[in-house]
Amino acid sequence: MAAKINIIKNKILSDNWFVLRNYTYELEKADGSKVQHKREVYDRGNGATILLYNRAKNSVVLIRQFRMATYVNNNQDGMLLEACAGLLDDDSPEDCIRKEAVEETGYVVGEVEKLFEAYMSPGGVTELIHFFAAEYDDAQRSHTGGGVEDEDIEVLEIPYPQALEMIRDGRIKDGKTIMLLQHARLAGLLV
Ligand SMILES: Nc1nc2c(ncn2[C@@H]2O[C@H](COP(=O)(O)OP(=O)(O)O[C@H]3O[C@H](CO)[C@@H](O)[C@H](O)[C@@H]3O)[C@@H](O)[C@H]2O)c(=O)[nH]1
Ligand SMILES: [Mg+2]
Repeated sequence: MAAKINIIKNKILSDNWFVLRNYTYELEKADGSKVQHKREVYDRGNGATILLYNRAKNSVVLIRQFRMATYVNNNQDGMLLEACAGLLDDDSPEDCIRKEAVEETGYVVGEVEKLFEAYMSPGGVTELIHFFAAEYDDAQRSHTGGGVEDEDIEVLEIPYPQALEMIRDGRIKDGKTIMLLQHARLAGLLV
């Protein structure tokens, strides 16, 4: 069913790199009455992420990079351990994640499996992330990765049980990465 909404105002607050808007809208509630909201909405585009896993080694490939938004919110050195991910730009989600995998990790992935899609911060961010998984092996590594332009990405191969431990002890604190690592257990990809 379509939302019963009337957008009254759509004001751009910032459009420097991504776009931050303030929407004023009237919404019809379940009981038929109307309510007016003002909500700030940050549009950073959509993204894709991938779990690179190896069944024989029972391991995953993750990346570590500086994330300013975490640095200003209690992450002391600003470094975050994450699954490979990127913004879609003009690519399809699958094309995007293949490109990001090789740019960020150096692995040229074969078949990729689409897992699910998720809004990651629906209270204020438009972003929908497309989740994938693919097997990697040493022979698929074309270079050491590291990202493009001013990116400075460290690539790590981590035993799966250790990655799960890192969620528990707080060394992994990224939502998409936790979702992918838990999926690997639920789907029996890794043990
Ligand atoms: N100049 C400038 N550059 C920016 C800005 N924000 C991002 N960039 C640059 O834009 C590029 C984005 O790199 P990607 O690999 O495509 O995206 P990502 O930052 O890894 O984002 C992925 O992970 C995010 C965190 O989970 C996701 O939010 C996102 O959808 C995507 O999947 C990086 O080179 C980054 O430095 C900005 O405000 N200014
Ligand atoms: Mg990235």
